[in-house]
Amino acid sequence: KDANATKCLADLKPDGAPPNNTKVLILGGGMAGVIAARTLHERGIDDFVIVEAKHEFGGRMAKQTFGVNGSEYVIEKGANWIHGTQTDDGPANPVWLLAEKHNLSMVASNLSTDITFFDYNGPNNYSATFEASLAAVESARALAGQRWQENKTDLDLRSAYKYLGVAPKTPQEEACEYYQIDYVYAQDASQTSTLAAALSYNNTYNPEAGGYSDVDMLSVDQRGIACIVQAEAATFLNTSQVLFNQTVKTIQYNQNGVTVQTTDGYSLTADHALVTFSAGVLQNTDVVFEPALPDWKREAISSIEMSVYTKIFLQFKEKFWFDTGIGLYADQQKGRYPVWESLDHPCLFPGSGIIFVTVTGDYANYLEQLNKNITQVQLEVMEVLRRMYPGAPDPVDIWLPIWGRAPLFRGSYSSWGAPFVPEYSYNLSAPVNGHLWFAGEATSSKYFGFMHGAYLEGQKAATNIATCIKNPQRCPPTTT
Ligand SMILES: Cc1cc2nc3c(=O)[nH]c(=O)nc-3n(C[C@H](O)[C@H](O)[C@H](O)COP(=O)(O)OP(=O)(O)OC[C@H]3O[C@@H](n4cnc5c(N)ncnc54)[C@H](O)[C@@H]3O)c2cc1C
Repeated sequence: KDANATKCLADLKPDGAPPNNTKVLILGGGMAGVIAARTLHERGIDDFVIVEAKHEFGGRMAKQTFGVNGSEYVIEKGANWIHGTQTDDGPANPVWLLAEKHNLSMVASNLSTDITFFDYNGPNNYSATFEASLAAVESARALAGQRWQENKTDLDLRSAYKYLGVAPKTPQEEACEYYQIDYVYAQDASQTSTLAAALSYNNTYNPEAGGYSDVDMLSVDQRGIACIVQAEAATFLNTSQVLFNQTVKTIQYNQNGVTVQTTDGYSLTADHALVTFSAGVLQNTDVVFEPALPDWKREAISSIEMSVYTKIFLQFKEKFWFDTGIGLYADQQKGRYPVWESLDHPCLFPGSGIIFVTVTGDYANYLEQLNKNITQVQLEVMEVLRRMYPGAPDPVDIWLPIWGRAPLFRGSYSSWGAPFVPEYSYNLSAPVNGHLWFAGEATSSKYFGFMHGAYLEGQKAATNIATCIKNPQRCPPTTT
């Protein structure tokens, strides 16, 4: 393996003024942006610049050092699992291949069976209810597939469950449904498209339907999972191709090209720009397009959901909890600190005393409002943990990230609601005016929400841009 590729390139600093008048500006240096750059390079186009607001590559692949002095660990505040590897000679998840290439430390985790069950009275083994909830999702997916073939409208998962007679009624059933739906799509069943649940299952997890595999690999690499894009960037980029710490505020486009203004006053021109900002950023006013994007594009951007998924990390002097990877907690209020994951596990960070709990959707939004008041968050979280373990001590450290209100993300990842028709997905990725291109996890109709969705979309957009640069007759129309 390339020796250069085993180190992380976290601090690629620009040397001098940014080059101007490039062929391509790649806006955003997450998975989609870096893979787009590599794809251009592979096609012989090196006249590009990546413009990134942060000081390093990775975007929503982002690490955090957590823990008290002397017991610190690198944890992942964003993406942590590589969902799907490879089955026999079938297609391989490209992110898994990238992780292998850069020697990422990963552990296979079993998210479906390695669970201890709790409710508000303490331990309570409702694994049979859990099995039933797995069957309910299967039925809903089958229903979606059947309705799709019959040209019927999509249903949200709540309606599908009611229709199938499997809607949850008890707190335990609700916790199981949460684990199958909210914990994956970061939104409630009533907000989630049944068709999308079927699509992501068929294309991502089910090898028989062309997916990768049902194996989930958890990164435990102390360089952070973003290392795989940083190390990949180090294999082909030079410093003049990167502009870190520059936040794009305006994107002007016309039939000749694109001009991008940053908050530091840089004005960069190019023949093409590839926008890889999250759907949440595009839904807000942080970046202004001049002229405004056409109606079909704005409708698609506005129609996708940008959900919030928040992990709250706690460190204790020592572990006192379950030995499985996951503890599922059923509260009387659905979504209240339901999924607990132990990092103090023989395969992960033994002796770390770290556990984290995930909240999503409205609950995550509520917590973001509380963030300034970490004492209140701790009180709430510990109230639940003490229902699971009466007498549990206070943590020595607690931390949670902000995603929904973070100006560079405006949410954790995208998801489809029932009104989101697949044509919107096509419109999300479609270029505007022949010079403005779009890629990122949200533009993927198969793998939206995932790192591999971002990877494949970055690759696809850059392939199309390279084709256009080399064969202008194959460029998209210069109309909006
Ligand atoms: C909490 C959480 C958990 C997740 N868990 C998983 C998981 O386990 N597995 C999985 O596969 N996926 C997971 N994901 C999703 C995964 O992280 C994303 O799908 C993927 O990383 C998106 O890559 P991207 O390139 O499309 O976007 P981004 O990573 O958002 O990249 C866009 C880049 O643009 C930059 N940017 C934004 N605005 C501007 C601006 N105005 N000017 C300049 N730069 C700007 C950002 O800083 C960012 O670097 C998770 C995400 C989160 C937040």
